[in-house]
Amino acid sequence: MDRKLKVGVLGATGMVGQRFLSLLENHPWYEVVVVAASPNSAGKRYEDAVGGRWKMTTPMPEAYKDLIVMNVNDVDAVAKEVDFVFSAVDMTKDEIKAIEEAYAKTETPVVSNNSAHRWTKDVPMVVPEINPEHFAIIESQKKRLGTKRGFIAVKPNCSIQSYAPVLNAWKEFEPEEVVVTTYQAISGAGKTFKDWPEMEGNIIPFIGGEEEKSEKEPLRIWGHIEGDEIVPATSPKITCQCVRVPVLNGHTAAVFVRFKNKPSKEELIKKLVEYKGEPQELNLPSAPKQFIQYLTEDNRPQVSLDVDFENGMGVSVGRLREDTIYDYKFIGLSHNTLRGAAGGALLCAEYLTAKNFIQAK
Ligand SMILES: N[C@@H](CC=O)C(=O)O
Repeated sequence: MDRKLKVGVLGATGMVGQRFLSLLENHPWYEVVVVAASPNSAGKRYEDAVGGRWKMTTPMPEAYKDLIVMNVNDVDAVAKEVDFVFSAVDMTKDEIKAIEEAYAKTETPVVSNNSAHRWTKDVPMVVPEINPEHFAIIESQKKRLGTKRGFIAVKPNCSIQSYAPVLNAWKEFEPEEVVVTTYQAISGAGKTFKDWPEMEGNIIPFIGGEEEKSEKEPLRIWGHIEGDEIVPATSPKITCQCVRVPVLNGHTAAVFVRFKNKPSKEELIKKLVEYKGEPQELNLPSAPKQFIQYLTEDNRPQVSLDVDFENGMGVSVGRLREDTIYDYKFIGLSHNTLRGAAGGALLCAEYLTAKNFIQAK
């Protein structure tokens, strides 16, 4: 690469936008040149636009404080400045669909954290260690959009990252039935305890739309390209309950699995710790060296000890044991705003850059 690629962050003042900026601060391939947000923030210094709403535990990087926030709706003006954008815009689903497509049509690739396009037939939804081959559908999408280099790619919901990679590592044993309960951190809702005090010492047994995403999105990830669309897999059957718990960062999943070909516990653990994907082979800047770790202690994984494994990009698994009704049960943990949100999107962008889907304009 002759120069760093110029990046815009759409929705830069929100929690995921802040996470993108923190991850991009010293990125070897990318340089943030545009922060864009709603018309209310447009025209202000980034630091002033965020005000007291900086939610990261590390300070706001100096390099961003004086950037003047652009209006995210000024698509052509933003697009002129950047090679590609990350999207974390906070709008209605229809508005997100429209604005992400508008950016793509300016020949600006969009790597999105949003759910709006996750079921658009020719938009790839990718965990780079699982289904990078789905990025090939971008060629069909470009034809539909009439673009040469503009497209949209998305990452899946944060809730699935604590169990979908695990089930993928066990694919050859053919998981048939999966029962999941997720215990989801408040940052998944863009909140801290300061702005959601009711969550202290509390559990809320409902997260809007989350159970459907948790049951269906893994099947799209395990799907295949047929013509100009991604056709979801039909197996395993997944049922899920999603619960909000008083944790700042880290989504935990308690999972039961029945296999078509029941393996031994040793075989399952071996598959987890040996799991490598293309991001590891390509040595992408944000790829964890070890994607999945298996912890043998009975009281692991724990959010406070394990959520930052591999800079929040790895998945921690423990308590794998035989079950009396299903074949096995286990606990998985992943960082919801790193692997599950901005970090997952960043890894998608790095893969797309390494494979020349994203280039300097
Ligand atoms: N919807 C999730 C966030 C994941 O992307 C949550 O509320 O935790």
